[in-house]
Amino acid sequence: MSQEKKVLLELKKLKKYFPVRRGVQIKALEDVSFSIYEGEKFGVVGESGCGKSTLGRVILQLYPQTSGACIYYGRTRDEMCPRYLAKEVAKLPEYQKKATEFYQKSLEVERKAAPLRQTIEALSAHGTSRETKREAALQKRLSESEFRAKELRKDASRQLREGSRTVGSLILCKELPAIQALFDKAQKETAAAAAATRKYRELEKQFEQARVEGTPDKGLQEKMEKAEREIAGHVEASHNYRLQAFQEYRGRDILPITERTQDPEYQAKLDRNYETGINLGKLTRSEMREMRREMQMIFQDPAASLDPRQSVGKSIEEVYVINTDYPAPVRREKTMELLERVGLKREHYYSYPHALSGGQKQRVGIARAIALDTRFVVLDESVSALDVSVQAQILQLLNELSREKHLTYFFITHDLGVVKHFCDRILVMYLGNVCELAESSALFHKPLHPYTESLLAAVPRLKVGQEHSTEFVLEGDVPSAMTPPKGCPFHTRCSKCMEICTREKPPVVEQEPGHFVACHLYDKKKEETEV
Ligand SMILES: Nc1ncnc2c1ncn2[C@@H]1O[C@H](COP(=O)(O)OP(=O)(O)OP(=O)(O)O)[C@@H](O)[C@H]1O
Repeated sequence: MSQEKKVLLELKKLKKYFPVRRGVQIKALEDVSFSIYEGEKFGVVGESGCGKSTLGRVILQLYPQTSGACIYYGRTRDEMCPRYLAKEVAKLPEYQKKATEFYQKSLEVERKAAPLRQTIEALSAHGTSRETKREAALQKRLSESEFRAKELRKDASRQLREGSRTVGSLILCKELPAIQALFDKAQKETAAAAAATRKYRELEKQFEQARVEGTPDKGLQEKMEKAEREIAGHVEASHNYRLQAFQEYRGRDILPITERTQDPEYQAKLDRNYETGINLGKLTRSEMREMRREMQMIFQDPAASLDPRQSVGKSIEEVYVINTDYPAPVRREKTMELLERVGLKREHYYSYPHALSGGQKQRVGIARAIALDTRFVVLDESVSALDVSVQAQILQLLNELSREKHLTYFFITHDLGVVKHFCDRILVMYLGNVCELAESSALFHKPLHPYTESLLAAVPRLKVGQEHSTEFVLEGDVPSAMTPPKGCPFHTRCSKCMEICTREKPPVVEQEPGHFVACHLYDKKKEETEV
């Protein structure tokens, strides 16, 4: 099911370290990689401190990531005009040049090491004790050279990989200036699309004003449609310039930058690196502010996110004040409509937060989050503090809104009972790492990771409509995120711990279609089936 869906967000080796003091860091996220599909309800569970909230905040760029990438596909590069892209296009020759230099250096290191190898061979033929000693010393030098050559090649690959994010395998082409010129043209079209979008927003503002005043203007609607066509035209032109670059230059005049560059498989790999989405971590502050129209957050404690001195209406309207230049009557009417949409009354516009129940406050939080062109919402323990019956109503509202507006939810919770019924897929995290990721039914019926098994075992039987909490409590302490265990992060508490788990961190493997797990139990199985 998931494979056919469109990816909305792709996290690539996302790391987040919080510096505590000199030389000490909290490793809140470690190489977290997975994709979120458009329109899905994606749940995240794990014990307190495993990095759930940090992950939500890093995705929204409320915390800067330490490394890795978070790619958003809600808009494409052809639609947006992020500043980093022009810079990256300008940097392409530098990536190519540096990759060439690193590779040439690695060859030189190898050339210099060649006589060492011959001497070692000659010495090992004699085999006297003095010569064995010399041989060992030379062997050490040879290993050092080999290591250095390998590192230089990795550096060369890294440069090409960076370049490929912008132009795929075209980073290997001799005709880089012509390719850059086409990408610059594409960029100009995207800038024109952005200007047309501003024009569209201005018209939209006038249109909303007329609508609120009860004098809908047909002429304005036509102008808006025209502006929409203009935007689409520029986006298509931008796309076509990039397409032209690939059609004309892909696989043509490939430079022998490294030993792999002529290999079609390597070229295909570079093409796969090409990012059609937006790299959120590279956006400027104002670009990210613009993205917030689409990416929002709802917190656990709605009271804390509402100003007690501000009326409910004003606190929702604030979203329009900050993000739009709608005139006051338009802002007010849109707020009224939103209040109704989230199950409140128009009269609530004048209420103050203290006069609302927990569920009503959370409805205000939801109204704020969907006020703009929202597509992605992080819900951080957003229903955890509510009574079970109120929780069910809020979840129902979220369900309705997700269908109506095609929203994607990133649902963080302690409560397995809630994710089981509400979410399509669930990610289990442990100490900043991905443990397991699967569709909800698969995760509950056939958990693969011993940690997931313990989580499920620690929960009372899950029944629909249950009145008790389904939060889990697990035996033993979670290790410190400042000094996480070597090998598998869960090995210190795992009943199935093997020797390898204390040494090596297990990779995330797709054990069954769509069911991912990071555990050596499955690594081993894979090896066995391969033999
Ligand atoms: N702003 C911060 N500064 C320093 N450390 C932080 C910060 N925010 C989180 N951490 C640390 O990062 C780790 C992950 O915390 P995070 O709040 O993301 O976990 P969580 O799974 O959401 O926990 P909870 O369920 O209790 O909210 C923890 O060790 C936490 O102490």
